[in-house]
Amino acid sequence: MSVPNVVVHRDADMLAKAVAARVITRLVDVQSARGSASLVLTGGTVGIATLAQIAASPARDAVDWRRLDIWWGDERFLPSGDPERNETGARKALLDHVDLDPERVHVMRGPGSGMTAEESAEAYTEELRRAARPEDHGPAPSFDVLMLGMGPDAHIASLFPEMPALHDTRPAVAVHGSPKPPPTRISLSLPVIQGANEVWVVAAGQDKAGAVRLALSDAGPVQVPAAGARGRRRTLFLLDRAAAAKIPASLGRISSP
Ligand SMILES: O=C(O)[C@H](O)[C@@H](O)[C@H](O)[C@H](O)COP(=O)(O)O
Repeated sequence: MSVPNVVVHRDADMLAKAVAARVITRLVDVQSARGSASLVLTGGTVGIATLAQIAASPARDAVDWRRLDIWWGDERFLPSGDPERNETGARKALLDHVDLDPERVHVMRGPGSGMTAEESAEAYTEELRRAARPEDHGPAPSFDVLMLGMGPDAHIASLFPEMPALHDTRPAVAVHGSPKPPPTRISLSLPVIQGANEVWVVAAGQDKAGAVRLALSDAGPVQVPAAGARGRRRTLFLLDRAAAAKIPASLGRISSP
């Protein structure tokens, strides 16, 4: 797993703009080399703000949206169209504004599908297995970019400290009793997150500063899930100054445009 690099931007708005530019550039590079690309979305305020900035970018359509696979790191187990679903936020911010291939938008099903949360997680696991290529060496694609928001408790996706899902090795898991509402969710598991080529943790605000410090330490991922947010080839912590305020100077590896 790759050692995290930290990039700090002046505030949450500039962070979202900079991450949007980074997503576009990375997807264009991958598509030019391989023809298609895969992007894992996150919920949360910064995650959705980043999608809105991608939609607003003059460079947006440099991405070949028809040859992009969209996945989610987690989803709230709510009916399709519910405003609290990460999918709803993503569609409003970006997906409804670009020409995606609907077959390549991989949604985590909600209760309206007739599935329980466990069945929805199993269905997503199967979808991940079907998409995995031999070179991925695992039960899920090695996503080109996997974006993660992070909570003040250092949760990532819907993997919360000390909860059973952190010990689950199935590719997608059902989460019950989430401390962040709503209580029932679907989440990628840590092994699938760590199987991504690049993992980008995007966080803003002083309430995240303590979690960022722990996430960049040698803490264990059961107590500090964000400490397990590491990609195969690259790990980025993309922060605003407030979220970076408690990073020890000894850490180095910090660029601050
Ligand atoms: O479903 C969710 O809520 C997200 O996937 C979750 O992991 C989120 O990214 C973090 O809680 C950060 O959220 P904020 O950026 O809003 O603090």
